[in-house]
Amino acid sequence: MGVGIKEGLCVISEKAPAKINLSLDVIRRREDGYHELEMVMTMIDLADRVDLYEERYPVIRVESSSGVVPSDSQNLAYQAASLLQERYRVSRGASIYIDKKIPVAAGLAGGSSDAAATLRGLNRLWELHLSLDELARIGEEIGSDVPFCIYGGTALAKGRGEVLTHLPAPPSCWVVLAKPAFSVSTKEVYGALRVDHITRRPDTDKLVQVIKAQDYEAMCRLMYNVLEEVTMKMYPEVGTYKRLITRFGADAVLMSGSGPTVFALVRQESRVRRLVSALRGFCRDVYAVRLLGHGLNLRENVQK
Ligand SMILES: C[C@](O)(CO)[C@H](O)COP(=O)(O)OP(=O)(O)OC[C@H]1O[C@@H](n2ccc(N)nc2=O)[C@H](O)[C@@H]1O
Ligand SMILES: Nc1ncnc2c1ncn2[C@@H]1O[C@H](COP(=O)(O)OP(=O)(O)OP(=O)(O)O)[C@@H](O)[C@H]1O
Repeated sequence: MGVGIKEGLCVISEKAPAKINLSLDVIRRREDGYHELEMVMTMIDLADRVDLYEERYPVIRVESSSGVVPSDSQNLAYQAASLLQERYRVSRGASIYIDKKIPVAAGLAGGSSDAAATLRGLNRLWELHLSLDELARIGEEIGSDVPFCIYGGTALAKGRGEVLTHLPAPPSCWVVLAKPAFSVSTKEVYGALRVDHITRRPDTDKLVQVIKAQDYEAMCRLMYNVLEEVTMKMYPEVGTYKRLITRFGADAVLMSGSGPTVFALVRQESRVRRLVSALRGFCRDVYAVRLLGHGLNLRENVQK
C-alpha cells in the first residue's frame, strides 16, 4: 500500500462503541446453524474511531492502529464497505482507518461496531440517503451484532440478534471491564452450548421492566448470561476473574457476549477507583467507562 491512509484527507469520522450484554438467553438451536436468542444489549463509552477517506476509484482499503486486526477482506469494516458499494452500484471508493481501542475477540462486538460505523459513515460519504433501518438490514448480512451497532443505545434483541426493540437507557453507572489475556471464538462457544443442558436462564421480561422503571438494584440482580457457564468451562480463568471482581466489590458482575471480557457495574465512584487498581494487579486490560445512555442515534420508536 503506497501512501498510508492517514496521510490522505479524512472526510468523515464515526464513533464505534463497544457493547455489553446485560442478559443473554439462548432459546433454541436453529436449522441454519445459528441460535434463537433473547438478550439485552447496551453501549458503553469504550470506542474505536473509524475515519473514512474519499477515493475516486471504486477501491476499498483498510488500515488500523492494531497489529492483530486484518487489513484485507477479512475485516468486517471492509466487508461492510464492499457490500454497500456493490448493492448500490457505487462507482466511488473509500479508504478506512480504524483507531482500535476495543479489545479484539473479547465479547464486546468491536468488529461489528466498526462495520456499523463504516455503513453509517459511507452512507454520508457516498450520499446514499439510506435510513438506519436499511443500513441495519445490510449490516445483518455481515454479522448478528451489526444491526444493534447501527442504532446504538439499548435494545432487546431477538432472532439471531437482528430483531430489535429499542429500550430507554439503563440507570446510569460505571462499567469496569477486565479482558483476560486470551481471546475467545464466538462460533466455538455457541458450538459447545447444549441448549437442553441450560439449568438457569435470565428473566428477560422482568429485566426489561426494571430498566424501564430505572430500578438499578433490580437490574443488577436480574443480569445473567447463559454462555457464561460454557465459556467458563473452556476457560476457567473467566470464573476466577468473576470471583475476584465480586470480592473487590461490585454491584453486578457478568461476562459479556461469548466472553472472555468480564464487566462489573458500580455506582459509587470511590469504589470504581478501588476496583480498577485492585484489578490492575493481575490484569493488563482494565477499563472504567460510563454506559453510553441513549447512544448515538436517538430514535422515535423507543419503547416506553
Ligand atoms: C455473542 C454475541 O456477541 C451476543 O451479542 C452474538 O450472539 C454474536 O454475534 P456475532 O459475533 O455478530 O455473530 P456472527 O458473526 O453472526 O456469528 C458468529 C458465529 O456465532 C454463532 N452464532 C451467532 C449468533 C447467533 N444468534 N447464533 C449463533 O450460533 C454461529 O456459529 C456463527 O457462525
Ligand atoms: N474491524 C475489526 N475489529 C476487530 N476484529 C475484527 C475486525 N474485522 C474482523 N475482525 C475479526 O473478527 C474476530 C472477532 O473480533 P471482534 O473483536 O469483533 O469479536 P467479539 O467482540 O467477540 O465480537 P462479538 O461480541 O460480536 O462476538 C477477530 O478474530 C478479528 O480478527
